[in-house]
Amino acid sequence: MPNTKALKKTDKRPFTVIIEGNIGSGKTTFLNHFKKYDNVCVLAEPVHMWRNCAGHNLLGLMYEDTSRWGFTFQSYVQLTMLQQHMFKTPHPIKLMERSIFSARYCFVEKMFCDGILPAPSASVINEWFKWITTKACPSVDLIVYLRTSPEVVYQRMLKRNREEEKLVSLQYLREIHEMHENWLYHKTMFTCPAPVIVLNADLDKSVIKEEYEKYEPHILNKIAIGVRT
Ligand SMILES: Nc1ncnc2c1ncn2[C@@H]1O[C@H](COP(=O)(O)OP(=O)(O)OP(=O)(O)O)[C@@H](O)[C@H]1O
Ligand SMILES: Nc1nc(=O)c2ncn([C@H]3C[C@H](O)[C@@H](CO)O3)c2[nH]1
Repeated sequence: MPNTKALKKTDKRPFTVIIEGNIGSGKTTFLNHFKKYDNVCVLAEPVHMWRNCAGHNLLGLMYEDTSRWGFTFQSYVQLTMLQQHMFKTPHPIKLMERSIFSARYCFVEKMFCDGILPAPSASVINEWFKWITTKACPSVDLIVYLRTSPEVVYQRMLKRNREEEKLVSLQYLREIHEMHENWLYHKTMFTCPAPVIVLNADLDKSVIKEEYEKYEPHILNKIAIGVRT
């Protein structure tokens, strides 16, 4: 007879929160705020994997020539985000920087709409996405949308000065912003896999801690959505 007690323990999925937002919106900074809680598993975006896939910098290749490398990059993003979604943790709370959903609904969708990702390539990514999200991907419980202005994140991105992002324009950030707005704020495109909390992430570092703390009870699963503390 299997030890059902152990099975029950491992079967319990953590309360899973995905942190979404434009480039430079402060997702990493937000996640760092929650590292002080020892019952929280924090998963940063696997950028290091995208920069070194068997020695290839897929992130750099994608920005240099999106038509040539867009499909390759998005395929790997989808795999690495699936790995993050399936990552098992004993902690009751799991915070993830971005998700398989924003990869598909914001970035892949934009590449396809811009005619950069050909329809056959977009279809293959989408077939994987549909199978993964119905058969393999554990569900998420809450989305935190770090809502920013493109002009604000553009300055932050320049200041952070990531090599591969030297080719990223303010116009691109405006378009990626609109993809996030349509998905998470206006909710006119695609479905949201969980309730959305919107934070004003334009606030400067010196004061944004209060904005984080306003929603800590929701993010730490101490209070249900729709209840303001
Ligand atoms: N509220 C803020 N006020 C001012 N600067 C900020 C704020 N939040 C983050 N920054 C700065 O902006 C840059 C980007 O922040 P961060 O890396 O947290 O964003 P991100 O959303 O994780 O970015 P990416 O999606 O590109 O990984 C960093 O240099 C960070 O110090
Ligand atoms: N094209 C594309 N598709 C994605 O799914 C995706 N996810 C993140 N990024 C880019 C944004 C930052 O430069 C950098 C770190 O977030 O990686 C992506 N770019």
